[in-house]
Amino acid sequence: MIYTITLNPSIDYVVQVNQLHLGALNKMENEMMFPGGKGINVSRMLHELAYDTTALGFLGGFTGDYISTSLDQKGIRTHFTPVEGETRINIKLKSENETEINGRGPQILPHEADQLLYQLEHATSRDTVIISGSTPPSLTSGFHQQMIEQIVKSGADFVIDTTGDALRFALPYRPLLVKPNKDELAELFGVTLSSRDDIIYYGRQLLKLGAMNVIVSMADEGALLFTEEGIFYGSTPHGDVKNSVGSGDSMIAGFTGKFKETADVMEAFCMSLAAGSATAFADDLAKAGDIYALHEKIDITRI
Ligand SMILES: Nc1ncnc2c1ncn2[C@@H]1O[C@H](COP(=O)(O)OP(=O)(O)OP(=O)(O)O)[C@@H](O)[C@H]1O
Ligand SMILES: O=P(O)(O)OC[C@@]1(O)O[C@H](CO)[C@@H](O)[C@@H]1O
Repeated sequence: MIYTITLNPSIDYVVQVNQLHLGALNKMENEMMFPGGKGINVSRMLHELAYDTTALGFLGGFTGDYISTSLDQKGIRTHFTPVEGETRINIKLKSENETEINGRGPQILPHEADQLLYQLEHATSRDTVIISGSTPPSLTSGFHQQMIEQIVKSGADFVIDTTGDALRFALPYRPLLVKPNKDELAELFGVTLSSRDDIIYYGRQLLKLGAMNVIVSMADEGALLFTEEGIFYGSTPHGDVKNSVGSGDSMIAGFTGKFKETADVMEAFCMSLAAGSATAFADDLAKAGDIYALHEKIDITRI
């Protein structure tokens, strides 16, 4: 089973405005609502690719009800921890460019946090746990450490897609995959990345610090994979970008699902690129057929 943990889920409210006028009345051309949050997107994509998944995390209020109902309707298994606070709504504003306004997320009470930790005691060595996204303000990076220690104790492997201290502290526990984008990599090391060589240098540091595989995603410029066997560049196909929200999550789902199926890291990288780009070219997360079609167009070269 591949579990995902979304500590801070969201309703993604995607709004399209032809031309945005700040300080004036704007009328929407179009609006859409999706159950969101990084781990939830990963579970949605795993399910689309026919991999077994269960979504875990904190949900509360009418917004939380919307998310759990829509995941149920899609046939996605969930085991959320109910919280008193209200799950956030994140605004994704499409205009001349993409603007995101993400909420902070609800207060998580200590007994609610303990309940999620308790669930992790049921993981086994056959499972993989994917921890994705931001942390609600009331939880510290110490909570990540507690989750990871519990996962490692159970023998399951884990993937982590978060930033800052929570990511830094996770590295010595040997995550199967970390996937910062270029900006997150720069922020993690407090540097400016001005060339491909800079990205390669800092990507390698993540391997040295403990990650088993590292993908540095670079939006339409493709991605770099760092493994103990070498460094590889994967291209991205060209297409009409509709909504890149969830591309990174689709990559993580593509990689983890394929890797658990085949134990082949190159196959997994190829599937991650296809899933990431197919999502960028779709309104919502991509459909399996579109991902398989793009899979044929991905080139991977050793650096
Ligand atoms: N404009 C694009 N054209 C083609 N592929 C894209 C584009 N944007 C993203 N992708 C695909 O999605 C992958 C992840 O994109 P990106 O590097 O933006 O990750 P991210 O910042 O984690 O994504 P997000 O936070 O938007 O989900 C890229 O490696 C690429 O395969
Ligand atoms: O605030 P976080 O957890 O970092 O990001 C949340 C979020 O922007 O990430 C997903 C896309 O990756 C969206 O579904 C969601 O709104």
